[in-house]
Amino acid sequence: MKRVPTYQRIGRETRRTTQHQIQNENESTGGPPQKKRKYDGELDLNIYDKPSRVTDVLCSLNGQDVRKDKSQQPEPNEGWEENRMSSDDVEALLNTKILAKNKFDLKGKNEQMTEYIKKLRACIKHFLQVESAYILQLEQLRSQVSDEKSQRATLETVMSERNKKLASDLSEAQRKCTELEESLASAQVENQKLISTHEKDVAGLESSKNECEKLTKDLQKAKIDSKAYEDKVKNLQDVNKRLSEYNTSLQDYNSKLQNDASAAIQENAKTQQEKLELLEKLSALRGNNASLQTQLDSAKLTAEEESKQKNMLSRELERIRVDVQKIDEERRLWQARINAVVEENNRFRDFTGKSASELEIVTTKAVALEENYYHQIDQIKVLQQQLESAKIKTQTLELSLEMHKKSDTDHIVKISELQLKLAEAERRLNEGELIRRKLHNTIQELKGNIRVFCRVRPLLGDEDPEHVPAVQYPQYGDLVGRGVELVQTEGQKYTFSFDKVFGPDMKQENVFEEISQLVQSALDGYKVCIFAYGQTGSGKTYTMLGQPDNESHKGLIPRSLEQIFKSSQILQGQGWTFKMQASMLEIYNETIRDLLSTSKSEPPQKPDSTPTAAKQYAIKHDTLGTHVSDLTLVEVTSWKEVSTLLHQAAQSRTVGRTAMNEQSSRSHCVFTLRIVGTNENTDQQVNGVLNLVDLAGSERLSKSQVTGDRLKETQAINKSLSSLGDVILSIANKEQHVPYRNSKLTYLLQPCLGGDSKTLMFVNIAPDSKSLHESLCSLRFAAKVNSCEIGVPKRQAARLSNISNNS
Ligand SMILES: Nc1ncnc2c1ncn2[C@@H]1O[C@H](COP(=O)(O)OP(=O)(O)OP(=O)(O)O)[C@@H](O)[C@H]1O
Repeated sequence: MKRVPTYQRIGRETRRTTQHQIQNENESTGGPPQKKRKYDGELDLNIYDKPSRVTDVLCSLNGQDVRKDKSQQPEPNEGWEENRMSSDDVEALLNTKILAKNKFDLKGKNEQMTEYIKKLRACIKHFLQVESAYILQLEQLRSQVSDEKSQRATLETVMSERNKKLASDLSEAQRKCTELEESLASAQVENQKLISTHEKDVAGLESSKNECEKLTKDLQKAKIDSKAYEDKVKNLQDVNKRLSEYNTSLQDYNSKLQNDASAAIQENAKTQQEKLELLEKLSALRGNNASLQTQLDSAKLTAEEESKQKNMLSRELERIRVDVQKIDEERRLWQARINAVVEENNRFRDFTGKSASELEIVTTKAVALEENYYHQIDQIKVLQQQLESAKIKTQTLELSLEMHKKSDTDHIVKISELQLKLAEAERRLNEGELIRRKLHNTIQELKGNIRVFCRVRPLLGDEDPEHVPAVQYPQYGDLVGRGVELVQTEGQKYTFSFDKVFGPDMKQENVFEEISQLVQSALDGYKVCIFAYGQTGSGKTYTMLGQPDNESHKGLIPRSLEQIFKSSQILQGQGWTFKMQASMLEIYNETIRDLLSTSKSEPPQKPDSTPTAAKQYAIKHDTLGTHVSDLTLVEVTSWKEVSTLLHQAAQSRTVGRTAMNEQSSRSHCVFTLRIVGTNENTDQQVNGVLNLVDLAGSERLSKSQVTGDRLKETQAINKSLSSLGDVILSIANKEQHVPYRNSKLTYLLQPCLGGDSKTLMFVNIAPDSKSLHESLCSLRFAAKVNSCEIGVPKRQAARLSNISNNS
């Protein structure tokens, strides 16, 4: 079946319906169709209100000339809206009668019919245009409807949200309302009470009036008293004036003291200079002394030699003397014999009884004896001469020995004099150093600065000695012992000065000597904080902890605790008793871990573990110090107990290996000792705290070559250290807001960084030029820390009686 286009169908149906209607109407009314009747299929729009082209056509059909000028009429496809047809027009067109002059005027009829058909076609075309316009409108309306629907949906969601909000507001308002009702009820009760009080007050007022009269009299008296008081006030004002004058004089005195302090510093510098000179003199004297000593030694040797010779000569002399005595005796014997022979000879001569030959023999014998005698006399003479010369030699030797002995004693006297002078100079120097240190400490305490010590570690075994000369130390002037210089390969030099600089040869015990006074003040009731900062592998853990069981390598923590326990025992003799509690925690990846916890629910953290997996510790600050909730506090009474705790903590601490350090601390470690000291004799109580902090090492990611978990760890370390930097910068710049809460580390250390504690920072440096960049960053940071002014250190001390009364 052939489909008919919609508009054609509509046209036909319209026509059919219209004809059918007309028919019906004709049938029902029996007359011609009503001109105003509305066409069934048409939309009730006002498009029919204006005269249309069809109207014109119809008018012309009916012989009316509506539009004389045909050119004014619109084209068939244009302006149809302006030429809308009303239903009356259509009906008129449909009811048009073909009028013929007569029955046989077919031509005329035909012409009229042709005209009529043309008009009908124009009419149909017009309606087709209307229809397409309607379809267009319908499409527009549909899109409008869908737009409206989407708008409505959004509106509905907005409305539902508003409804929800309104509902919550309503419930809030209802809650407030109930609260208000409750407060109203309580206010009413209060009101009742007030009314009853008011009644009582009225009664009281009566009595007050009476009282008032009495008081008026008292007032008179009081006025008189007041006058007396005014006089007193005047007196007090005078006293006050005098006190303020006294205060100004005290201020003057203070500034004088400050001047004295600076003079003392200058004096100290002079003393240092003197010390240098004395040391130079001393070394010269020592050289002199050494040459004198060698001279003395050689003189002693010569003297010894000479005394040996003297002894030998004395022995020789003795022997010669014995020989001479022997010879003398022999000589006397021979003399006696000769005398006897001569007597016999004389007797013989007298008696001539002997023969001539016998006489001859006796005479030769006598001659030989005589020769022998003379020979021996000659020998004795030679020996006596020898003895004489030996005696002279001995005397000269004794003389020279005496001289040497004299010069020796002179030298000994000179040396002992010099040694005395040296000891005196050293004593003065030590005294000067002590005064300098005391003054420096006082100035620092008055300034409220964070003190900074710099420590440069020695070159390690695996480090290239060619990279050494990155760090140098000033040899002359003010900065000796306080300055450090970083030298770049291009020769550029960066000089920094701190409160103290320790070179690589400085031993652990020498470093501790410098901080022992600071540690001691924790026992006096001060908050003390010592922390170590520096790049990874620069010696922070070595400085803070070292090897606790090795006498020469143990660090500041073991040494401080040993001193605290020793001093507390000494103070017991003065009536003090101390209670000490130790705690130790680490901050790893922004999570606090209790290092002394014995529970198994404290496993070492991994960088990717969520903080909820670990126990949550909250940090709180109050007047008594910093508290970390649920942290294990262990009461300790001896160094041995603390040593056990340190071992336990070392087992739990998070360490790892990086490219820069074999045993790198991957967390910030905080050891805290709380000290409560009481002295019943002096009615005193002190509360001291000692915080010893080993920070995790800063490192450049590119240099440390870490990945994965270690990378996250390093990022967390660097982030918290940069928060520390921000805090230091804000304090140094005296900014209103200091971002302590940006990291756990800075929030925990808040009282030490911006409070009233005595704070000391160690900046640790590696000596090789490969670490120069890191060392420069660390030293710059340390210089900033050194310039930070925190509060003046405050001693936490109170009267015991007040505390027990309050409790
Ligand atoms: N003054 C020193 N004398 C001798 N050895 C030292 C000294 N300082 C550091 N060392 C050695 O250097 C190495 C690195 O030191 P340490 O572990 O203390 O560095 P660190 O700054 O704590 O590193 P990290 O931040 O990675 O934990 C260790 O082997 C340590 O014994």
